[in-house]
Amino acid sequence: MGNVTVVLVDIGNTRTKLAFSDGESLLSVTELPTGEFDSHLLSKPMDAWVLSSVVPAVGTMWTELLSRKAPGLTLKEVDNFDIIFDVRRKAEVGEDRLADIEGAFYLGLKPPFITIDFGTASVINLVTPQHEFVGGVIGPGVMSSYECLTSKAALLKEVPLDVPEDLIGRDTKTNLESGFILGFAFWAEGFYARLKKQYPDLSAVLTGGAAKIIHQVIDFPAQYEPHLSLLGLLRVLELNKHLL
Ligand SMILES: Nc1ncnc2c1ncn2[C@@H]1O[C@H](COP(=O)(O)OP(=O)(O)O)[C@@H](O)[C@H]1O
Ligand SMILES: CC(C)(COP(=O)(O)O)[C@@H](O)C(=O)NCCC(=O)O
Ligand SMILES: [K+]
Repeated sequence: MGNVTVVLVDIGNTRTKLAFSDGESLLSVTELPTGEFDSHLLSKPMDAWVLSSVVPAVGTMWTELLSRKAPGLTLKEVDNFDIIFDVRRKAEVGEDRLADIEGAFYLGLKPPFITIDFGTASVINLVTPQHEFVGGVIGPGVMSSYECLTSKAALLKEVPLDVPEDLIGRDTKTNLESGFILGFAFWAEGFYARLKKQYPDLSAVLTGGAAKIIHQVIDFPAQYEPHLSLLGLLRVLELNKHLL
């Protein structure tokens, strides 16, 4: 596009990711807790925006604010994707999942591939060699389940988790690191291994808040891209410019 300012917003259940872009790449990225808003964020002039949200009330608030500034697209209303939908109920699919998939196309991944997002939930999307999005996996989020456990177990305190040095923990902290960091890596490895039998050329990309740690211990070839969903919104813009 060149010489334009595009604002990209991905509203997840925990964090809202916001980027300024020239329509081709990300120029700056900020994050804030979902539900919070800082009017300074949208004080700069913009030419267009693209928004995905899995928190309807917050999505509506941002859409109203952004609409006052420039024309834009929400993932709900766009019609061009790199995928053919082969899911039972397209309207049910979280917009952030579509953003992740389009992010993989932005990066140049060739189907078959999976995207793995360790956000509030742990989510896998599968795109087949025929470019069909057939669905995926929604499971417990790394930190969501960790917070749940530490709130239910009297002796477990919520300590920060690091990459464990060993498979088997030797104290409470390292036991928890095995369970949550390695455990979720094994979760991803299990799905990857089974899908790879069906799709020998399968590739994978990891994203989401907890992927920053988990990607370090994953034992299959997977790219790590912290801004996958925002890159996906750029790809969505590219495919749907005619709607602006
Ligand atoms: N800097 C961080 N350190 C540790 N955990 C983080 C950090 N940032 C995010 N997380 C964890 O990652 C999750 C949020 O990741 P994110 O991918 O933004 O989720 P969502 O898209 O669902 O809002 C939360 O569970 C949070 O605890
Ligand atoms: C699965 C999700 C909760 C993931 O949300 P996130 O962890 O990114 O906040 C979200 O994509 C969602 O609410 N999806 C709707 C159900 C579906 O995708 O089938
Ligand atoms: K997300």
